[in-house]
Amino acid sequence: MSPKIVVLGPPGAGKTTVGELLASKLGVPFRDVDSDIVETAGKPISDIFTQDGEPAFRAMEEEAVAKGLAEHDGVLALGGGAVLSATTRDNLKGHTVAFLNVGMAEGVRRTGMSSARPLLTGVNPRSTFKALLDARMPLYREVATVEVLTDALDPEQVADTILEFSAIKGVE
Ligand SMILES: Nc1ncnc2c1ncn2[C@@H]1O[C@H](COP(=O)(O)OP(=O)(O)OP(=O)(O)O)[C@@H](O)[C@H]1O
Ligand SMILES: O=C(O)C1=C[C@@H](O)[C@@H](O)[C@H](O)C1
Ligand SMILES: [Mg+2]
Repeated sequence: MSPKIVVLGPPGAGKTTVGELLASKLGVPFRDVDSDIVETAGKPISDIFTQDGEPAFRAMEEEAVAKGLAEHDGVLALGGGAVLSATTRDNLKGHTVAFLNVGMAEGVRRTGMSSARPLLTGVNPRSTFKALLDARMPLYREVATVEVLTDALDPEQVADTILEFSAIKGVE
């Protein structure tokens, strides 16, 4: 058992929105690793960051991604920072992985200043987002089998582009 498509990218790239669309187009279930972590921890991600710290969150995330890759056979969305783990990058080898890219201006616009995104709540979300993009871009590209720049596309167009380039078939 293995996901048909793994979706990843920075916050606001549209992983949840496009992931759900892809799943419905393919007729398969959608699973979001961020939601799995919240369920396992029994508290929101922002609380995990403030109460347990980012390293504890990353350890939970690594485990949750491995579990999702092993158990789920639909569309699996990863958290924005999941690729920071070398183990996760290794685990992604052989999978169809869609990197949803988004530029700084559009990414900041989409994410707003929600406290649900603990890494983007600092004094300057624009420079934080830019630093995060710069640091992670090579990691997203290392694992991606298809990359879509989403800035000027609606979620439907992003999903169709991924399907077109990945030659993935729905459930027969
Ligand atoms: N291609 C798009 N065009 C315009 N708006 C979009 C697009 N994709 C997503 N959005 C909007 O951007 C916001 C963030 O989308 P979404 O929650 O799917 O991103 P995400 O990558 O899952 O973020 P996170 O990393 O925080 O989970 C939502 O309001 C969504 O409707
Ligand atoms: O970009 C990140 O590092 C994160 C993105 C979210 O999906 C969550 O996984 C968490 O808020 C961390
Ligand atoms: Mg999401």
